[in-house]
Formats: sequence, structure tokens, C-alpha cells
Amino acid sequence: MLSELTNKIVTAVKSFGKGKPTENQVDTILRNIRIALLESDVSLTVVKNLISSLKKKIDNKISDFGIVESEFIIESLHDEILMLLGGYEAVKNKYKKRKTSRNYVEQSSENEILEELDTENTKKTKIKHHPLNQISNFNKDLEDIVDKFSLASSDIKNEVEIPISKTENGSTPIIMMLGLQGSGKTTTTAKLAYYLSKTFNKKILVVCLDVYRPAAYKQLSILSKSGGYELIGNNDTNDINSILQEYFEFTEKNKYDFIIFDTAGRTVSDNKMMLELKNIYDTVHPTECLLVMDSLSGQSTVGVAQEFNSIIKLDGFILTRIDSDTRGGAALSLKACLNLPIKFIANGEKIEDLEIFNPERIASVIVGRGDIENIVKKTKENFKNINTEKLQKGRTDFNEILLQLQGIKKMGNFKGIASMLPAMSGITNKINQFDDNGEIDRMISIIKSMTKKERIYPPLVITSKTRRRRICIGSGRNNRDFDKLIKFYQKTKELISKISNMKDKSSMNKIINNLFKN
Ligand SMILES: Nc1nc2c(ncn2[C@@H]2O[C@H](COP(=O)(O)OP(=O)(O)OP(=O)(O)O)[C@@H](O)[C@H]2O)c(=O)[nH]1
Repeated sequence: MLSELTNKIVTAVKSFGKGKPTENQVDTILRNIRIALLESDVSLTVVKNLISSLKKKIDNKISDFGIVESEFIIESLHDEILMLLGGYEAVKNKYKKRKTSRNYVEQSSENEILEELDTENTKKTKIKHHPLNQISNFNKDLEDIVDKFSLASSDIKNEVEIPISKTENGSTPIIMMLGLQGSGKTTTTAKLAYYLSKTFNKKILVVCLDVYRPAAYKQLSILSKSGGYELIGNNDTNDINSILQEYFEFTEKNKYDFIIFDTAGRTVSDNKMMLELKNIYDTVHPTECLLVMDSLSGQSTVGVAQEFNSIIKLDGFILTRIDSDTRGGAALSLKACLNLPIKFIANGEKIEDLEIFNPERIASVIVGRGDIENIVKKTKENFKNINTEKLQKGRTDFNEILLQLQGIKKMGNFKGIASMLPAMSGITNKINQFDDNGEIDRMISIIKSMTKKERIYPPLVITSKTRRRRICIGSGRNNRDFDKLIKFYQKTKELISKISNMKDKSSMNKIINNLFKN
């Protein structure tokens, strides 16, 4: 997601290394950011405004302090992008939190992540191959990860609100999906219904008014089997009025939390089709008209959105195919040009590939800080069995170690994680190597050969040679493998007790909850 733009932005700012670029170098950095944005198909007006605002901030900094740090440039760019995407409140809150706006970069905890980016790329750490060192390094890296998460996760919201307006009289909100042919309306209608149903436990009715493409009804009907929504429509008619009549009769007797209308794809120049859309609008009175746009269309989405908005009052956008979009031109241009929010993004072909648009997450990805939220989400899924109460008390045993090792395996081969959080690429390579060598499987098999008592009370196996011999024979492993597991256990215990001894208990609990609790 947005990898091309991210690479160009990171290269533009990092081309002069860390530290303090000269004024000439700042000009080059700004020029390179401008080129990166234009090449990513961001609207020219948007780019001009962004660069001018960024330049103003940098000039103010130089006139106050005589210098500007590259971290300041990244931080300011992040804020500008965040505001472009609709995250004005988030930027305002950040300044409020940091109390002083002038020195905010010096206080910026996330700068460490950026520094890490530099070091990861320049120092080329040699991995020591001795297995015990590997385990120590692994645990040292885990500490780094915990540090980074503790900085980053404090900003992650646990409460998610559905970005659909409530009706004034408390009636069921009606969402109307519209857009060009093939932009992804039907797939997205099913995804949205599924998302609202599965994530928020809402009762959903979908009405298929895409009567010109028989496959649309069939598609919605097949997808409705995954659960999540009821469907009204008819494969055998292209009479919209008869479907609407059925809808009114049906909703007289049945109540829903949300109703979603899928409409046929159309261009604004097709008067007949636009008149039909206007009639649907006037008949069903939607609470939200969401224009479904293909993010691969870049800034040309702006013109299309303006045309639709001149005929049907839009309330926001859903961007599809974000999974294939490496440039982000549509996301960065739409909100700024129309002053309407992007409400959801679709990032794949599967029914669960839809999420609420989160400007902070996208801004963070664009400036190279990675997709921390996604990692936290993945971590939560894969480590959901971890006993958080024990963690909070700083305790662990072999049962917990087993769950952690199984969680690490489930995280996949970590290449995906490296792409979500570039600063972690060095770490994930090490974990990959650790996994490739079969270390994790060997440790798992040793733990599985322990008795219940031994798993709960690790000193039993650490001190007893007979138990060690029996476990090694039972698991088919040798003394060396056994030592590696013990070392891993001891290091993990140290790390966990370090987390639980954090002075700020509330932030420690928040990290643990953010990472491991569903
Ligand atoms: N990779 C990817 N493919 C998507 C996404 N959303 C939709 N698609 C695919 O895009 C194609 C078109 O999607 P539809 O939902 O049929 O598009 P539509 O706008 O309803 O089409 P019309 O009714 O003809 O206007 C399908 O093959 C979808 O699987 C997405 O977020 N990512």
C-alpha cells in the first residue's frame, strides 16, 4: 500500500542523512518531495499548497533557531499530509498534548523510529550465528519492539466509531452507493454490510438496484451467504420501481440498523442514468451518499467526484483497490479538493477487506513510519491466547512461552511485518532466520514433552538433570536445544518483568492491552 510514494518521500528527506541539512539542501528536499507527490498523481493545487505550508514552517524554524533538522521536516510533512487526509483534529490534539508547539520535534518520541530507519540502512548489522547469541539478540530486539510499541500504541484508539451520520429522528440510516462502472460498488456494498454486521453486530439490509448487470444481484446473493445481511432485489427485472415497492413493503414489517443501496455504475454524462439516480435519491432519501472510487484512478477521481457532487449531494467517499495503489494520488487529492471525508477503504477482493479510513495510519505509512496499527491488529489476532494478567504481574511459564512461540509462527514469515513497519525490517530478518533454522519448532516440541507441573513451574526442569534427560528423549532433541529453550525462557522472563516494572503502570497496561487483548 502506497509503497512507491513512501519510498520517494523517505529517499527525498533521507538523501542528506540524519541531522541538519543546509538551506540549499532543504530546497532540494522540498523539490524532491514536490516531485514525489506529483509523480504519485496528487493534484497540482494540493501539492503547491502543501509545499508552501511546509516551507513556511521550515523557514520559521530556521529564522528562530538558525537550523532545521531533517526530523522536523518529516514531522511537519506528516502533519501536513494528515491534515490533507482529514486528520486536522489529530494534529491539533498532538500539539495540545505536547503543550509547546515550537519544540515539538525535539519531544517527538517517534523520531527514534526514524533514526532507527537510518541506522538499519547504514550500519548493516552482522547477525552473530551462535545460537545463544541469536536468542539474546532476539530478546534484545523484542525489547526494542516493546519500546517502539509503547511510544506508538499510546495514540491508538480502542474505541472505533462507525463513520455514518445518525438520522435526526432516530430512523434507520440509509446508505446509497454510487459511482462509475467497475469502481467496486457491488463488492464494496457486500463488504460494508459484512463489516457493520460482524464488527458492530448490526442488522443490515442490502437492496440491489443494479438492474443492468444481472451478475450484481447474483454476486450480492452469493456474498450474503457469508452472513451479515439480508438482500432485496430481483434478477429477472430491470424495473427499479418494483424493487423499491418491495423494499418499502418489506421494511414496513422488518427493522434494520442500516440499509445499503447498491446502484448501477454510470457516468455523469449519461443523462438518462443520472436522472434515474436522482429519482432513487428522491425516493429513498439516503442519510449518506457514498461515492465509490477506484484509488488507482489517482487525481482524476477529483473531477469525477465534482461532477457527481454537482448532481447528487455527496457525503463522502469509499476508496477501493487501495491494496494495489502504490501512489496514493486519489486519497491525497479528494478530501482537499472537495472537503468531503474518505469514510472507508477497501483493500482486497475478499469480503472482509474493508476498513474505516484512518488518516493517521495513512500519513504514518506515507512518511515511512510504517503501519503500526496493522501490526498491533495482527499481533492481537495471533497472540490472543496470551494471559495478559500474568504479563501485567511480570510472570511467565512454559505454557505462556509455548503460546508466544506459536504466535510468532502464526505471524507468518515476517516479511509482511517488515513492509508494515520499515523500522523493523532488521529485526524481522533476524526472526525469519531464527524461524528458518527450525529453532521455534524445536522449542515447541521440547515444551510439549514436559508434564503439566513442569510447564507451570519452570525451575523444576531447569534444576533437574533427570527431568531434562527425560524431556530430551521424549522430544527427540539434544542438550543444546534444551539450553536454547531455557535461555529463551530466562530472557523472556527478564523482558516481561521489565515491562511490568515500568513506572507508568497505566501506559504499561495500555501497551499490553493494545497488543494482546481483543
Ligand atoms: N484488488 C481489489 N479488487 C477489488 C476491490 N474492490 C473491488 N474489486 C474488484 O473489482 C472488480 C469490480 O468490482 P464490482 O464490485 O463488480 O464493481 P461495480 O462497481 O459494482 O461494477 P458495475 O456494477 O459494473 O458498475 C471485481 O473483480 C472486484 O473483485 C479492492 O478493494 N481490491
